[in-house]
Amino acid sequence: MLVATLSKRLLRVGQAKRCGLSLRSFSDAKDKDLVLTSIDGDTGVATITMNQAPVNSLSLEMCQAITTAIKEVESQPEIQSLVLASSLPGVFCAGLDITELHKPDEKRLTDFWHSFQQIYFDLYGSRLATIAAIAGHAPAAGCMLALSCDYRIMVSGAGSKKPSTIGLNETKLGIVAPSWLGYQYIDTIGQRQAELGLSLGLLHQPEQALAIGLVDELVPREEVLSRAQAEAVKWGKIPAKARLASKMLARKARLDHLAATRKEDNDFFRSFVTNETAQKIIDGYLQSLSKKKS
Ligand SMILES: CCCCC/C=C\C/C=C\C/C=C/C(=O)SCCNC(=O)CCNC(=O)[C@H](O)C(C)(C)COP(=O)(O)OP(=O)(O)OC[C@H]1O[C@@H](n2cnc3c(N)ncnc32)[C@H](O)[C@@H]1OP(=O)(O)O
Repeated sequence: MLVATLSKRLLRVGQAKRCGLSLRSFSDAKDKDLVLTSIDGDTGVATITMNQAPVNSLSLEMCQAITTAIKEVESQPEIQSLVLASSLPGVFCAGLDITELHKPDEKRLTDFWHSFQQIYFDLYGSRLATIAAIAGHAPAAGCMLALSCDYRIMVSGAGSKKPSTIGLNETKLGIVAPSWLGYQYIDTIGQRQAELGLSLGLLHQPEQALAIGLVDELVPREEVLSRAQAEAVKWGKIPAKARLASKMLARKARLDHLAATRKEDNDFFRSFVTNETAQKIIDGYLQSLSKKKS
């Protein structure tokens, strides 16, 4: 049972209510669940675990499931902090589901990008303290999920033959990150490192990610989740209004900008992806991913 392994004392709806935590929708550990949400009854920390094998790529449904889970947790006034984690060994999130971009239906593509933007609003702008438990690869939009949290704990690369990586690798694929994602990067790691990272499409190993401030801590694999949950307890104890106002000092202008330009951003994305050249890139990239396997 996946959920049972997530924390010491996890609550189902009835139990949560008895403890004053009225989470309406609590996901049971069924393989079909794209995300699993749990609340530790001792600490009040919520954990949203991405659970879309093989790589937690962000399909339309996955984006919507993440947003729904965040909203469910946020609707519980007793809960102050949230951990974002993955159930998959070795992958936090592989970024956008590239099959969504391949020969797309325009309506679905529009909904898809809208749902990805929505995660930015819901996670980057969350009233909750948010901690990313990055126990695996986090390229591109996977990195965006981590950047949208308040604190990032990553699995250490020490002693690993194939360390996990994190970063915005879009240029390596011949594409450009949207400006709001680029600014998240600049705001987190500074202009120079972001310029280098974005221009070269760098995916950083954990020690390098720590050195440039892309993540805040490295811990051994088996400690990532428990350390993130402990950090969430700490953040949850900060007076909530003051913590949120401080977060918004840094983030509100960015959020407002995307809110004001959301449709243009979506139009641009759609016209970019449906362009013949982009379709060739996407086709080639999908093939390279499956060739890698064979
Ligand atoms: C490419 C053009 C995009 C155009 C978009 C335009 C504008 C938007 C710009 C920016 C916003 C963000 C963009 C993105 O997020 S693009 C996605 C970037 N992600 C990646 O480049 C990661 C690709 N994946 C990997 O590198 C590896 O899979 C991994 C995450 C390191 C894990 O490696 P592992 O060895 O564990 O797994 P496999 O490689 O064997 O993969 C297993 C299985 O999953 C499929 N897969 C992997 N990643 C994706 C994905 N992002 N989308 C869909 N499917 C994916 C892979 O093909 C395998 O499938 P199979 O059927 O062969 O088992």
